Amino acid sequence: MTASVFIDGGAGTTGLEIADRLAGRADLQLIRLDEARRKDPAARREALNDADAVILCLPDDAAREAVALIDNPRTRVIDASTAHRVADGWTYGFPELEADARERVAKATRVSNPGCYPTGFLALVRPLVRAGLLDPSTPTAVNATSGYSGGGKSMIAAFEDADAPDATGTAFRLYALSLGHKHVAEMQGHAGLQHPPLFAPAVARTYRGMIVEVPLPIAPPLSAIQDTLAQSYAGQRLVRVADAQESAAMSLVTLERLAGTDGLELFVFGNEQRGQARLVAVLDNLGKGAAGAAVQNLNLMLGLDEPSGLRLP
Ligand SMILES: NC(=O)C1=CN([C@@H]2O[C@H](COP(=O)(O)OP(=O)(O)OC[C@H]3O[C@@H](n4cnc5c(N)ncnc54)[C@H](OP(=O)(O)O)[C@@H]3O)[C@@H](O)[C@H]2O)C=CC1
Ligand SMILES: CC(=O)N[C@@H](CCC(=O)OP(=O)(O)O)C(=O)O
Repeated sequence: MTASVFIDGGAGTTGLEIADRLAGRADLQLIRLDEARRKDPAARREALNDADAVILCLPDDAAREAVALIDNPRTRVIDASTAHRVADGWTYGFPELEADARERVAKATRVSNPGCYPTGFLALVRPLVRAGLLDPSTPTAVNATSGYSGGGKSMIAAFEDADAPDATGTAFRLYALSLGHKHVAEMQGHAGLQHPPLFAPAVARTYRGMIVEVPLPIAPPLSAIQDTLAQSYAGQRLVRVADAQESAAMSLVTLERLAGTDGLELFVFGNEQRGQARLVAVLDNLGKGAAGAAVQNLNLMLGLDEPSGLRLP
């Protein structure tokens, strides 16, 4: 039996990435709206209610509107926006994060896809909080850099089109300087921290790719961090924890390392004598940070082979 899937916002950056991953799958049938109707509320209402599963690749307000347009109990929803990531009644769609997460996603009717930066941060920090290696009261900081596709069509235009209204020639820039970034609540909430992390994101002149770093000026023993992360993700196909030897042999981490894949790699760097660590996550903002995660969640919700259509690293 084939399941029908509608991508609302399918002409956007994330929507197109998802459609690429679903193309050619015999177990799914894609419902499409043509260019003239893709923003028409009546056409969207019909498609949203006809589909077995919908993936929302929309700005937050349009995602909330799409959910309100669904008036049947059957259609299941994956929301790639920030709108429902800490909302009651929604299941957080990060199958590797908690022992029961995969099963909860599989049963859920409303799944929020994690943010790209929170995917890296939570993968590093949540297991340490759960294991008691980081006290929930620990102040945390996150330094992160994204490829410019992270800002969707408008940021892609700003970096690629000299005539775009906010065109830029920069190689690298910091943003979210007033510390009000939309991902902070999600990072704090799903990590189980008492204080909001200080989030310092940046964007670089490369299309896709992401590094998320959590520096720990006073760190638990590196071997305990390493073992906890390795145990947390043992057997996962998309998440890989580099072993201590591999990390010790590395002198660089590049932004493009996992670009074009749906994988997530975690590294524990540091200096045991100083008692300091740099925890680093590498992913593709459009892969495990968005479209890859959405397809993984879709497969789980429909009871299909979990990595089907995914770009394994
Ligand atoms: N880019 C990334 O790396 C990531 C993005 N996300 C999230 O995914 C969502 C989509 O982001 P992204 O793909 O980057 O953004 P884009 O701007 O590239 O795409 C958004 C799409 O939504 C369409 N749209 C806007 N309003 C409506 C509406 N009312 N009805 C139907 N379609 C509408 C836009 O139309 P039009 O083409 O006419 O502008 C556009 O095609 C966002 O919530 C974002 O936060 C999540 C993780 C990572
Ligand atoms: C480079 C860049 O601007 N990135 C975006 C985050 C990507 C995004 O909007 O995605 P989420 O759905 O994960 O929130 C930002 O910081 O707002």
